[in-house]
Amino acid sequence: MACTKCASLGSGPAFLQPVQSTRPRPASSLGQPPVQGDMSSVAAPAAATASATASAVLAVAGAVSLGAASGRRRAAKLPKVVRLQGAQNMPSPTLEINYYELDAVEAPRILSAIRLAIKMASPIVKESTSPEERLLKLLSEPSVQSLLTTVSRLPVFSKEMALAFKEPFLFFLFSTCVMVALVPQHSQTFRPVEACDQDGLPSCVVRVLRVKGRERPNGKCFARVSNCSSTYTAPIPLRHVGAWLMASPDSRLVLALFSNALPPIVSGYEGDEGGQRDLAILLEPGTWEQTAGALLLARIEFGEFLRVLTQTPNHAKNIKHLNDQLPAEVKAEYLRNADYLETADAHAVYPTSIYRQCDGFTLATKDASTIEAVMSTTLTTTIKIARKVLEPSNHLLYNIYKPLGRCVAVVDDKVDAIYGKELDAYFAGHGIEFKKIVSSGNEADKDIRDVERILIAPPEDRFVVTPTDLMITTLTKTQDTAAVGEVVRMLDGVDGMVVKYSTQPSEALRNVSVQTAKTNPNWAEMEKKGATSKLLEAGRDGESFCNLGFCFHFADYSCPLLIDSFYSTCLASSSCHKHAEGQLLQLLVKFGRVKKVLDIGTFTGYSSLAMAEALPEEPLTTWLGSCRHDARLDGSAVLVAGHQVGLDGRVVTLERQEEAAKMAAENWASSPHVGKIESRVGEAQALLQELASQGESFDLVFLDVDKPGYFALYQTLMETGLLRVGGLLAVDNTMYKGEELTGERLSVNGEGARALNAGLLADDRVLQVMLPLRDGLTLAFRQH
Ligand SMILES: C[S@@+](CC[C@H](N)C(=O)[O-])C[C@H]1O[C@@H](n2cnc3c(N)ncnc32)[C@H](O)[C@@H]1O
Repeated sequence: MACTKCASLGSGPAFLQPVQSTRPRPASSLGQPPVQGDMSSVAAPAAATASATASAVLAVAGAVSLGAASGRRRAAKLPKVVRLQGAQNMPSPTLEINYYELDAVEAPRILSAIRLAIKMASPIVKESTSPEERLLKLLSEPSVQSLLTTVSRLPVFSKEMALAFKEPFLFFLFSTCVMVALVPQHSQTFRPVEACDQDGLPSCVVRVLRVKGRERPNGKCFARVSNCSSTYTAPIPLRHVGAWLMASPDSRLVLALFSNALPPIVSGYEGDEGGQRDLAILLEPGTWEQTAGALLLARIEFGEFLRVLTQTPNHAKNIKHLNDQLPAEVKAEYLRNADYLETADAHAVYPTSIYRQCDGFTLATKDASTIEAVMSTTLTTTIKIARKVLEPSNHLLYNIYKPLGRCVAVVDDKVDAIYGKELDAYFAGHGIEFKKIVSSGNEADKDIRDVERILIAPPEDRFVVTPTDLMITTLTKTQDTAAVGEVVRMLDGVDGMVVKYSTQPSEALRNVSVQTAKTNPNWAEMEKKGATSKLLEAGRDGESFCNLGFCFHFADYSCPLLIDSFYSTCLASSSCHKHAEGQLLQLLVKFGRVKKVLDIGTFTGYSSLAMAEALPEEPLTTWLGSCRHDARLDGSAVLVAGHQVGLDGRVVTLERQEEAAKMAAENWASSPHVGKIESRVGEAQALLQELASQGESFDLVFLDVDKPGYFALYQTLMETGLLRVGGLLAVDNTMYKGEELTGERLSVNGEGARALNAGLLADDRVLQVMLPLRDGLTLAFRQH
C-alpha cells in the first residue's frame, strides 16, 4: 500500500514486497555454517523426537558486517557470544533458516523515514496540549504514519532491519501501540490471539520484544513470559507483529508497551545507562558522537512524552478512543496497512498448524559489542509407520481428521493413480469432507511455497463469479502448478490493484458487506470453522442463492479469496471487488453532480448506500419538473410553493423481495445518509411504470437485477424517460462471468446480459462503454 501522504518515502510494498522467484535459500544451503563459538547450546543436537528445530540467526550488531539491500551476507564466522540474562531456558537452534526475502528491504530509505519522522514529531511531543492531543497529532503526521506503516512491515531479523534500528526503535514499539490503539473494530475480523501470558500479552509479541530488548531490572514483562508457549506458525518477522497485535485490542497491551515493556534502548531515558550503551553500540563506530545528541534528545523527548501520556488514570481508555478521533483519511490509511499486513502473510495472522513453534532470544558478547538476535522455529512432525491405513476398518486417519471436520490433502499424481480411489472411498465412507488436490511435482518442488502455490485457489474451491475466476479455473486445470500459481497471482493481482488503489469504502459500506455475507444460511456453521470468507463467494453454480425463501446474489460480493484456511476472511476489509464498484458509482454521482438516482435491485442495500453517500447534503427544494435543472444552471435552489420538500439528493431503490428491502433498511439505519434513500418493493417493471406515471426521471440509473429482465427494463427506462436525456445508465454483470469467452452455450443470465449488450450497441440514443471491472460494468450515456 502506498502512503499517499508521504510518497517520497516510497510505498511499503515497493521496498518490502517479497520477491517470490528470488528468495534466498535456507542459510544452511547457502553454505553458512551453524553458529559457532561459545554458544554451547547452539550446537546441541536436534531433539531425539521427530522434531526438527531450525533457527534464523541474523546479525544485529555494529561489529558484524551488515550487508546492504544488495544481498551481501554476513560473515560466516561469528564472534564468541554468551547468552544474555533471561536466555538460559531458550531452546537451542541447530541450523539456520531464512523464510523471507530480506534483501528487498531498503534500509537507507527506512533510515531516512525514521529521521524525517523524528524531525517532524519532535516539535509535536513538546507542545503544551494534552498528551492525547499530541498523540493524535503524531499519528496524523504523514511522516510518522508512513514510518509506522513501513516499520510494521519489516522482517524483524534481517540485517537491513538491524541497520534501520541503529536509531531508536521507539517507533517500532510506537507502531505496535498505535495499531492496537487504532484498530479495535478491525480486530474483530481477526481471530483472537490464542497464546497470552498472564498479563494478556500475546506471546509472539513478547518474544519479539524479548529478542530485541532485554529483561528490565524490575523483572516485568519479559521475565514473566519466558516460558509461555506459542502456537504461532510463522517465524516472527516484524512486519507481522502489527497484524498480531491487531488481534489484541486489549489496551493493557498498550499500557504494557508504554510503561513496562520498553527495552532499555528506549526506556533508558530515566537514567538507565544500559539504554544509552545499547544505542551506542548499535551505531556505526564514529557515528555515535555525531548522532547521539539528536537521538538522545529524541529519546528523552519521546520518553517524557510517553511518561506523561501514561500518567493519567484514564490514559488506557483515552488512547483507545483516539481511534475514533483520528481524521477519516488517516484512519483509513492505517486500516489499509492492517489489510496489507493481513494479506502479506496470512500465516502470521491465521495460524494453520499447531506443529510449528517459534522462539527467539538475544545473544551478546560480554562487552556487548556484538549482539545477535537468534530466532528458532521448531517444526514438529509426527511420522507413524502404519499399514493398510486406507482400509475402512482402520481408524488411524479417522481419529485425526474426524475431529477436525475435514481433510485437505495435496496428493502427488503418481500416488493418486495408485491410491486415489481408495483415499476417496475412505473419507467418504467415514463421512469426512475430503478435498484432494492432485499435483504433479518432483521432490525438489515440495517446499512450503510450492504447497502454497498448489493450495491457492484450487479449481474446486474457486467459484466462478467473474471472467478472472473463469480464467483462473481454466488455468488451474492444467498440471503445471508452478506456472499456474504465478499466473493466478498475477490475475488476482490485477483485481487486487483495482481495489487497493481505489478510494476505500466507508465503514458503513464495509458493514453492509458483512451483513450481506451473513445472509448466507451456512454462515453460522462456516463461522464456527473460521471459514466465512467463502460465504462472500457466489453459490457454486449459479448466481442466486436461496435463503428465507428468496434468492440472493452472492456473486456480487465475491472476493478473489483463497481457500479459507489460507487467506481468511476479507469481511469488512477493502478486498471485496464490490467496493471498487461502489467507489465508481460514488465517483459518477459526484462527477456528474447527480441529484436523483434510481437503483434497480436493492438486495442488502450496498449500492444504494454507496450512491447516497456521494449525493449532496444540502437541504432543498424540489424534485419536481424540468425547472429543477434550469434553476440549477445558475447555482440557485428552487423552492416550490415556498417550502422545502426533501434533501438535495435522493436514491429510489427497487426490490422485489420484502425481506431484502427490510434488511437493507436495517443496514442503512445507522448511516447519516439514510434520509436520502427511498425504498420501494415490487417487481422492477411495475415499479418503473409507477415511477414514470409520477413524472419521475433520474440522472443516474444503476441496473443490477436478474439478467434475463435487463433488456426489457432498459427499454422501459428509455421509453418512459425515467433515464433522462443527459443521464447515465450503469449496468452490472454485463460480462456475466465471461461466459461468452468460453464459446459454450450461455446460461439464461448470460443470455440476458448479451441481449442487453447487443441492444445497447444497436441503440444510437446511447453512447456506451463496457468496463472490465469485476463482472463487467457498462456505462451508457443517454445522448438523445
Ligand atoms: C444483485 S442484487 C442487487 C445488489 C445491489 N445492487 C448492490 O449492489 O448492493 C439483485 C437484487 O435484485 C432483486 N431482483 C432481481 N430481479 C428483480 C426484479 N425483476 N424486480 C425487482 N427486484 C429484483 C433480487 O431480489 C436481489 O435482491
